[in-house]
Amino acid sequence: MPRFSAHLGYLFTDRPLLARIDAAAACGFQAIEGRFPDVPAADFKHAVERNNLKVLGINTPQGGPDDFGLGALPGRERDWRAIFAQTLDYVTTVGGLAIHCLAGKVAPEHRRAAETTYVENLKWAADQAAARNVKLYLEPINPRDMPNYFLSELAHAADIIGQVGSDNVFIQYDFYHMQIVGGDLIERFKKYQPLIAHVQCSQVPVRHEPDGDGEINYPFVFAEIDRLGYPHWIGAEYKPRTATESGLAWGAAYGLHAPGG
Ligand SMILES: O=C(O)[C@@H](O)C(=O)CO
Ligand SMILES: [Mg+2]
Repeated sequence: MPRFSAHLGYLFTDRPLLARIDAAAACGFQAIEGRFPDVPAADFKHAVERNNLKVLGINTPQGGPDDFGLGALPGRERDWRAIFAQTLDYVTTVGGLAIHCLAGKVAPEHRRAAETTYVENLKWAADQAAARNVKLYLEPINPRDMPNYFLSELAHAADIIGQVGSDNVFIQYDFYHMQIVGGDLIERFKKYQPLIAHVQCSQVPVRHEPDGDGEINYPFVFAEIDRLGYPHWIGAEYKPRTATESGLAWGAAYGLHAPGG
């Protein structure tokens, strides 16, 4: 049976972060994930515990306003280590499972250097994280939404993981990005399944609820990955059409509902 986690960077965004945690639990989510939190870790942990939720992945901070992560940025290695250490401390304090290592945006002429930087940064980070029982996730992000983002291809993510050579680095397979960059969602999922430790969902072309209004047949996708033995969570990472609570019909079969429903 598919299990869903609420991505707090996308859902319940009409309220502050700690109230989003309460709202996710009230709607039947049993886990949360998201961007680097803007609240102290102790407060986050308290909100999670009072709601009996699991914490899955948290992103490394984005860096400066023009960055989308620092993981692959040549010359920013010290900054990367600092934000990674900060994220690892936060994740371990709140009992989280993983860190999504944002790669950052890289101009075409710097991609070769960026590859080396990303691999070396991840080698260092994978050791740090493994020592504290935290996994690392890499997520290919489509270049239509995020031009110049270093990691947009699934095969590239798998290749980077091979170069890092750690058994603590995995793919975060977001069906939204995967549909835009290549489609063939289930065959590619099967091919890379041993490396996939988390998936995320939203509709295409508009990134809204994973319901019937779009290119992806989610009831089929959810049933199929379940049939294939995918044992991990599915992150609900979409932009609700209106209030998050009034758009949960897609999740009724999986225990999601409006508060009190
Ligand atoms: O799909 C996405 O954009 C994300 O999963 C993410 O973590 C970047 O914020
Ligand atoms: Mg995603």
